[in-house]
Amino acid sequence: EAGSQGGLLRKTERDRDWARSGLQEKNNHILVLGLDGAGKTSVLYSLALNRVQHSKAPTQGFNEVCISTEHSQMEFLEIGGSEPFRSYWEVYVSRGMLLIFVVDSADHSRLPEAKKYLHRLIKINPVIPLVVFANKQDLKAAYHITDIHEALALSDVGNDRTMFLFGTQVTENGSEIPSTMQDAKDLIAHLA
Ligand SMILES: Nc1nc2c(ncn2[C@@H]2O[C@H](COP(=O)(O)OP(=O)(O)OP(=O)(O)O)[C@@H](O)[C@H]2O)c(=O)[nH]1
Ligand SMILES: [Mg+2]
Repeated sequence: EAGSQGGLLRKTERDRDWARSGLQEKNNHILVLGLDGAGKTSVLYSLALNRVQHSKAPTQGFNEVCISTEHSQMEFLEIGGSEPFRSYWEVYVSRGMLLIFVVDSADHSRLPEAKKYLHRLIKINPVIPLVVFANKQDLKAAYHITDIHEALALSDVGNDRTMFLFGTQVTENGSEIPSTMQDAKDLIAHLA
């Protein structure tokens, strides 16, 4: 199966020294953004390992993850979703090659806030392809992806932009990732 040899090659979290790290100059990143607690790190680790892997702590700054598949090597850059880190989103979105935006599908009250940030981001970069993960689909309260599509006003994202929406879930540690997440990974490898 393609990609099953993929692994987590590198992970770095930075806060104060980010400016010196060279991260800033790169323009080949697959950006992983979204509000705190949406599940960005958990999804990213699970995609890297092809096994469910929950994050153990909120991302304090940047989290760079390299995922290799048979055919490609992808560099993902998550930026923490807590308030102090959101100002960096805009800096990085202007030169990212792909934007993965993760939302907590069960966190109804914060969907308007997520929508606001998403639309701000795509306005800054009018061409960046967008992949939305409607995460936490395992929770009873989770909105179905059609409701997430509506709540995030994804029909306004633009006719010329490539846009995909996936329902994702990070459940029992160690279990196999659901097929939609494998599909999403294949698609990302194709787009990147
Ligand atoms: N039930 C459920 N819990 C999830 C899912 N994805 C993540 N979580 C949990 O949600 C919490 C936040 O997950 P993280 O992956 O740390 O979220 P994040 O978006 O990286 O958050 P920041 O780094 O703070 O921006 C953790 O307790 C995860 O275990 C999911 O699909 N379902
Ligand atoms: Mg995180």
